[in-house]
Amino acid sequence: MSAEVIYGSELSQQLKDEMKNEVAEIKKQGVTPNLTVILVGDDPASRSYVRGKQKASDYIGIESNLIELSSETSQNELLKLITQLNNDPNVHGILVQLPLPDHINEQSVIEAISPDKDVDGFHPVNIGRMMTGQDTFFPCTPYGIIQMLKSKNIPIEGKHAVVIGRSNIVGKPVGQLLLKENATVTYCHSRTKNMEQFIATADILIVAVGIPHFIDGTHIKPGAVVIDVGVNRIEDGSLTGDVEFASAKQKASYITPVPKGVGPMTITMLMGNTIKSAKNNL
Ligand SMILES: Nc1nc(=O)c2c([nH]1)NC[C@@H]1CN(c3ccc(C(=O)N[C@@H](CCC(=O)O)C(=O)O)cc3)C=[N+]21
Repeated sequence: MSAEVIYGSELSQQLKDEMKNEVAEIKKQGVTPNLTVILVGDDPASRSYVRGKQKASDYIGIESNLIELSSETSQNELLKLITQLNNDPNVHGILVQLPLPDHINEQSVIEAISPDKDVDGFHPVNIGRMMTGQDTFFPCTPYGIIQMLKSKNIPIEGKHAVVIGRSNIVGKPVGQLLLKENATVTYCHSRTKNMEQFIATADILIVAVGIPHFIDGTHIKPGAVVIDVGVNRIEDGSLTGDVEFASAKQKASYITPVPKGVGPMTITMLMGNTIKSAKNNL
């Protein structure tokens, strides 16, 4: 068997074209969706992701502001800026690019952003809303993964979804969204014993550990759907996933590539959340 590849880049393009029309309509009603991104320091990877977000915003017609701060910025200065943006009616989405320098407490920063402008979906209030089945901003990567599955009409209900990784931004929330879609969810992580036994029973396997080629095709259940969330920059400068693509593709029914897989969907869902926030202001 050789899996069908799910290109997040293609689905993203479709969704962005729909969003472009939606934004034009919103503008007619007098509101210009605005996403303000704060970048602290000059990490090249962060800079490249931020550029991707600006490019998507420009395409769709979302106004994007980039606020660049030096790596020496104090936590208090950053919190003050967030308060200003919370109170600015023209700003619909606030994104503080992670990771932050060590002297800044990420959780304090995340909690300072108004839940109504938290287009990343990282604020505990929004996570709580998601977990209790309310409508809210869903975290972009997990939400993008669900959209990718739905775009191929891949059944989720009653399936065994195995999530490898338990980060607050990907692993934990993607499990919640899969549960919402009525999957049976198992979380695996660095302390899991006999991980192979879980991989072997996964109908849907989500790999979000940040280790190049952490999984290969060996234990993957024939016909499984494999979603690779890894964005690992390797020595030669190229991007590679957490899954060894060639061998996994031989076992899976569907598989996502890196690049052009989950990454572009993350940005597209961020655009969707920004539009949603702007609509709340109509
Ligand atoms: N507050 C915050 N929100 C985030 O959503 C956030 C963040 N901080 N910090 C960093 C991570 C990482 N992230 C990616 C988004 C898009 C691609 C993406 O589009 N990747 C392309 C390739 C891009 C390239 O070649 O560099 C792809 O996979 O095809 C990757 C990674 C968002 N993040």
